[in-house]
Amino acid sequence: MGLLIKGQWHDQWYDTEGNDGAFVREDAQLRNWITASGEAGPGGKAGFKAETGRYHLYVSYACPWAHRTLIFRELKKLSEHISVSVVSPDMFEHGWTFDQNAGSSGDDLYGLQYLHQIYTRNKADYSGRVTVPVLWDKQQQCIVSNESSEIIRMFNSAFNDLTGDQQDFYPAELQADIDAINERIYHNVNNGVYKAGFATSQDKYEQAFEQLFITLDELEQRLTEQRWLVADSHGNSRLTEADWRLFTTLVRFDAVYVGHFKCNRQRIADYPALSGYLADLYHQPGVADTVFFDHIKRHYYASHKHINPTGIVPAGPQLTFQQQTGRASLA
Ligand SMILES: N[C@@H](CCC(=O)N[C@@H](CS)C(=O)NCC(=O)O)C(=O)O
Repeated sequence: MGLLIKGQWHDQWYDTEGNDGAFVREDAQLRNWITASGEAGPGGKAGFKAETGRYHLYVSYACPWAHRTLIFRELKKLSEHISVSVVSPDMFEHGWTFDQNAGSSGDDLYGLQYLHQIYTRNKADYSGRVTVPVLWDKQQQCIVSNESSEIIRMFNSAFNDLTGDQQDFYPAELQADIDAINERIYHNVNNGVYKAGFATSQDKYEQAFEQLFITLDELEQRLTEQRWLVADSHGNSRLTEADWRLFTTLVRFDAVYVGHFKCNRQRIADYPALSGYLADLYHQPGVADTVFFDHIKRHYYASHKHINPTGIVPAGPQLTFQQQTGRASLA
């Protein structure tokens, strides 16, 4: 685990000491947008037109942020249009690697050893963390974006003319509600589990833990009444990006965050509505094929040696949502 400073790799863990023991996630720096016409999107430069075969996604199967982009690639029928390379679940002194003996698919574009070499190929003197996902433009040989929340928005609409898929997970009339719930879930749940797990002081851990379970309790209540997080003006809930963003944390929760990140007040399996909701999302067409528990468990338990010094990966737990059915009876 480390970062680039002026293009040089440094093996260095997160600096929580500068923040009284709190984990503070860095903002993603590379924020261009693919658009249908190639005009600039909400941020960054113009020149990234949606085209078949032009873009490549670098992901980790372990990572919840990268997982969002894999789900949208699947749901929006982009598999034929956007290729993928998968890093190894192990993240040690070189950060994410393309070691095929350790579970990576290899770097299909350049045969590189490390993901940080993709970042320096984009900008030789790059400074910052080297994170997945990365969306790469094969034509201009540069990074389009390393921000998952924006990559899923691009996937949601930019390629519609090429794929013919018109599903909309961020419909105009629901955007304000989606943005509001995303914000709460991002801070308290998606990033909340990391704030609990990476805290190096008791009080920062407890603050994150408390906010996490307050929010999960609220979500449990909401999902007792409706099938998906956001409802339209007629009271019918709609499956949106907010659900997919929550899903990638929920699916890892009982296997990893309960034990490894000490988020152990209760499991998702102990919440009736949240566990039914998790099963519902897991069984949407194509989604189960994006979930790889071997990579998920191995990455967290083996790579974070300061949390789990032996690197032993637990054999359990048995997860029930894979057998459970959904909740189609709810509006
Ligand atoms: N804002 C980014 C965050 C991505 C992120 O933090 N990914 C983690 C993996 S779960 C990573 O690559 N971490 C490596 C590091 O921080 O050095 C996004 O949502 O795309």
